[in-house]
Amino acid sequence: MPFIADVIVDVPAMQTDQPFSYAIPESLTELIEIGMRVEVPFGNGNRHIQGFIVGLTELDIMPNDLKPIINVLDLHPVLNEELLELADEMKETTYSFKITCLQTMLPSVMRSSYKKYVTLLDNNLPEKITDELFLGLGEIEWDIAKESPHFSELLELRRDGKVDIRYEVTTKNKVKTKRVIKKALENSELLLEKEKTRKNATQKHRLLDFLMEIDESEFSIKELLETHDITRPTINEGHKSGWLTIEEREVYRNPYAHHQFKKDTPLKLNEEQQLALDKMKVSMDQEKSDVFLLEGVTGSGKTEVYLQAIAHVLEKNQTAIMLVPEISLTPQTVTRFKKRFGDDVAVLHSGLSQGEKYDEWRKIERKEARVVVGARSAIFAPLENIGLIVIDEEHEGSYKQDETPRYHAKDLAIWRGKYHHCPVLLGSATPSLEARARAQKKVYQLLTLTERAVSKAMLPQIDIIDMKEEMKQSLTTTFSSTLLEKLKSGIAKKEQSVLMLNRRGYSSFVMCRDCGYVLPCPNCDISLTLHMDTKQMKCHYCGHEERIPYRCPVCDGDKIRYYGTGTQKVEEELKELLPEARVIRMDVDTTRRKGSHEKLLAQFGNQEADILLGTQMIAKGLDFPNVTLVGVLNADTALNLPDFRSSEKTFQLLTQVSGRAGRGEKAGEVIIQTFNPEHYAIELAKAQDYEAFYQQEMRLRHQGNYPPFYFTAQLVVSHEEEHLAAKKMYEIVAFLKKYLSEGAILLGPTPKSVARINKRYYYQTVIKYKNEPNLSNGLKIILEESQKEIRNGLRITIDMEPQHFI
Ligand SMILES: Nc1ncnc2c1ncn2[C@@H]1O[C@H](COP(=O)(O)OP(=O)(O)OP(=O)(O)O)[C@@H](O)[C@H]1O
Ligand SMILES: [Zn+2]
Ligand SMILES: [Zn+2]
Repeated sequence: MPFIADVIVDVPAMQTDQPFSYAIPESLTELIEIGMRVEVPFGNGNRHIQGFIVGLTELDIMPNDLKPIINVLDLHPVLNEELLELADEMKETTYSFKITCLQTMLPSVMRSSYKKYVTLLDNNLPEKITDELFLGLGEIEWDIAKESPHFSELLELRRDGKVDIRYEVTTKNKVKTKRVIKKALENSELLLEKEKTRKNATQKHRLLDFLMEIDESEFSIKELLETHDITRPTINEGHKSGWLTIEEREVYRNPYAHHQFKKDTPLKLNEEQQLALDKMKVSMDQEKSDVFLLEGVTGSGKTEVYLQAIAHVLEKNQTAIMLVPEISLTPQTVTRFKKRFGDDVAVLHSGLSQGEKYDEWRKIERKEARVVVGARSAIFAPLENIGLIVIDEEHEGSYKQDETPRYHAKDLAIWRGKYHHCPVLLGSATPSLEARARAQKKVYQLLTLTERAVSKAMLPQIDIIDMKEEMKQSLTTTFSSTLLEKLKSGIAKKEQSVLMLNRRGYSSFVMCRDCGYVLPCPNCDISLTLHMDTKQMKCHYCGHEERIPYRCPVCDGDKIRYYGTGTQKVEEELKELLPEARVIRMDVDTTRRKGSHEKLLAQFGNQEADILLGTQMIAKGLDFPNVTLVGVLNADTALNLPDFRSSEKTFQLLTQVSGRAGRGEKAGEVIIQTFNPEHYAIELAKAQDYEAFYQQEMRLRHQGNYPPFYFTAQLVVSHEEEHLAAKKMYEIVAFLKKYLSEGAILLGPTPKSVARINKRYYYQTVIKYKNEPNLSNGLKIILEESQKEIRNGLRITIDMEPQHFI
């Protein structure tokens, strides 16, 4: 009986955001399963696109108006039933298209790409077309046609139906293979062959000897060529003569191949750690989908608790996901998991090449790895029988994707936890207010670690330096005299220091000292940032680049100067002030090359430097026992940003980075330089009192009607014409005011803080609400209504619980 398939096609638009039915040709009936990708015709003409099968129905007779599926792109489903359901959940909660959600769940190499061709439909076309352009062929590549001088004629011919465009779906997921040989004859037979072979054919003799030496196992050709002085033609001849077989074998690109991981054993937990683990075990064993919040001071051994909780689910033959923020997915972190669980660990992060990522993904899919360690998107790991999901540094904003689909990995983790009846463990030294408040209300279970795990390690002593005072006495505004002193004595004692330059809300720009002119981006309302390494001015929003000016474009003066401090500049200053210091600089510029991040950290770990100077990327996850001093050069650049989370973010960052000091036997010290020494976020970071910060911040959030007391949603409209963007936003607000309850608070419309980006104007509105059962419907109406204006260049985005307000 015939089958039809429901397919979600790769056309992210509202009209196509539903399954389309396709006939399954008989030749494919046996192959097709739900969750596979297929190639299907779409629209008129020869357009072929990729789609996902989300349903199969058996019919008595095949309706004859259905187009057939052209091709199957997978041998096995790439999305299982659970992940298909999760895509529905994501679509509903993030207001995005189903196809976008489905594609987000797969490694990027598996996303579709298309090749476009132009096909001749009419053979009686002028010769210059058939010969010069088509070279006598029936079809040419679109990219070639586009470059041709006859391109505009081609477009006319298309309008007349004389040529057509054909799309072909290609997938980039390449399986890497190696060729292996195996001997095909017994040793006695090989010996006979050897006797038959001419004496001076040394290569052949060598090959036969080799074959007689090896057993029945496979041997990689590459290795044979490299290590045995046997040439490729010889191997091919041996193959022809029937001495050996050659086969293709799949290999994984293993980014950790050159690492040796010495297996380590679980540490004996201290009382608090044990208590936390025991509570989790109850929930794991009873298959409860509880959410735990592990609030543990820096260095308290949260990671050891994660490791032992994961070990527990592995014992029960289950699997686990461990999420870590991208920037703390350092080799140090990965190593801790590899050491404990060996090859059972797959790692997914952006530092891997696309091919490596794909291979790690396939390892998971084939159940060859039961523990997945990765950044945000690892929440989509195709694991089955999940027993635990851990989210380390739960408060990190990077768990929320800031492009569509704007999902939060924590929400999806909790969804998957419910699906698998397993707990979710959120860990942090500085939980987000949302999570901590839920623990307060007993929605989450709170587990606490109040002391550092290493026996003698105490939380470090923190001192605040008022830079306003410092400026009055000192020449440099980068280093206070106290900080310099401490750096010096650290070097003398052969101890190490970490220096952080806070880049949030901060940039280096050029300004004319005569007229105050700041070089702006021509496309955006923002100043260009100076990049010393490439000697370019760059826009961080649209990517526009230009040369550093030497004269002011306005007053023609030559007093153009750089403002702000980049890590490079700090490094130079440091070298002048402390010539004896060996400094490692870690920022986007020095870590761009693959593996360089790892190398720099290894050097620091090997005591090859006294000072590690870096941006936020050094604040997290590092565990170097010889670090006794941490300096924060500018604690407060983020404090004045118009974002209600700026205090929270500052407190978290200061706590995290302070936590790098004194993790070993030696006591640690922290120096925080700030222009706002009396700000509560700074004072409480000094006191290392998260609970007090939580109470204080909760009061302010309550007064301001902010999360966690209110939910938030942000709507952003953009258009090349400023008045059209503004007009649309005002219409939306007027609609929402009528549609939502009295309790909902609407902020705006306002232009975004960078009102123009890449020649488009942005207007936003923030909705704050407590209980709005109608909101979801209202937002859908807005999206549907806006459809009509998309053709005129309007864009609209909805961001539920946005992480940034600027
Ligand atoms: N039970 C234990 N006994 C001895 N040492 C321990 C124990 N648990 C953890 N440690 C050690 O304490 C140090 C800090 O632990 P860990 O890195 O797990 O803390 P953390 O809470 O994850 O830290 P952070 O949040 O600051 O990154 C590590 O060197 C770890 O090996
Ligand atoms: Zn000027
Ligand atoms: Zn720009």
